[in-house]
Amino acid sequence: MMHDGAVPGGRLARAIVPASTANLGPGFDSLGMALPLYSGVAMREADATRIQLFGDNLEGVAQDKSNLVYETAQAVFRKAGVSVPELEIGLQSDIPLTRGLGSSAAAIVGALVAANGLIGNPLSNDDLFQMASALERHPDNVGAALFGGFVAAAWDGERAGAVRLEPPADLEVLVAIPEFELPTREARNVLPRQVSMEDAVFNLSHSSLLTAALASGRLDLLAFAMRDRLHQPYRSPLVPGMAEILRDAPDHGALGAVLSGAGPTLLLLADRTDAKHEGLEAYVERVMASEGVRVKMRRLSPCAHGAACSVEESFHGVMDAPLDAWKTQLEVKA
Ligand SMILES: Nc1ncnc2c1ncn2[C@@H]1O[C@H](COP(=O)(O)OP(=O)(O)O)[C@@H](O)[C@H]1O
Ligand SMILES: N[C@@H](CCOP(=O)(O)O)C(=O)O
Repeated sequence: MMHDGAVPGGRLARAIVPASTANLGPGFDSLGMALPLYSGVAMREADATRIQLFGDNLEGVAQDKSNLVYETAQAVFRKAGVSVPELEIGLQSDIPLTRGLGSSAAAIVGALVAANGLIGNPLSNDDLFQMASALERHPDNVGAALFGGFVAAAWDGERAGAVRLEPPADLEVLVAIPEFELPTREARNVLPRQVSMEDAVFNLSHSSLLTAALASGRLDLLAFAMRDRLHQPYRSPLVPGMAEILRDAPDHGALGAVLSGAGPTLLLLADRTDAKHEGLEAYVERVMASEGVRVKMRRLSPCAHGAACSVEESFHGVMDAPLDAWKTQLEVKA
């Protein structure tokens, strides 16, 4: 553990963090699930700050000290009482930005675990989760990114709590990622300031049922339990085709269909042992195409593990080792 601000020259910390889908319908700002697309953060002390972006997914991300990863790393150093003002940072990502797949949560969590690793891990996982929740301001994505699996979480503005659960083994996850971006801030701005008691009760009962159904493998309850009245009705006009797909996907073999996080990605759950959902991808593409929206479809499994970090004591190479090489090194299985 280091408390005097000294960081050994040449030490490199590398973190790899899964994508996440938040809300799962009714669990607004509280349920999240990790998905096997990854964001990578490499970091070492430097004479002057330099932020490098690798790959095609990070276009437009800031390369000065306003960068989310740089700012988050500084928050770790402040909390740990050390000073590391200048950093060389290398970033890469499989997670498309501003699509509702938790890219900002992965960047925050990656910065937290890498910065903590760089200074010898003085902060606990819970410290990192508290910081991540306060920075992202909702704990669903950051909980899943940090702990993996399926996470039920709450944040009251000061303290966050989370429980990680194993997702059902037969759960298949289909994501339909539209080509257009929808920043989370914009998708939160369309939400009402107040909701009725009836809608609040609807959501908390469905969210509780969904959590219990996922925890106990009751896939038959998902279509019923994944209904929501707090955010999807208001966000639906922002995503052409969403209302139709959420309504009709169960007729095409989905166990449930929801907006992923704040959108615009749609998330469809299916039972991999049941052939009924074979036509689901084609159905979703057809509806989106009829609205003039191109989507990239990905068939995934829930990701059981959360963020992983490695520290090399005397690193002299370049920082752009391909993400796949990090995955192998950190024994992260896609
Ligand atoms: N690897 C990264 N490094 C720095 N900033 C990032 C990174 N990934 C995402 N971000 C920031 O997060 C923003 C996207 O956040 P947000 O609108 O919440 O969408 P998402 O659903 O992808 O999390 C990006 O525009 C960028 O500013
Ligand atoms: N609960 C948040 C989740 C935002 O997730 P993101 O992946 O879209 O950033 C919300 O619904 O606003």
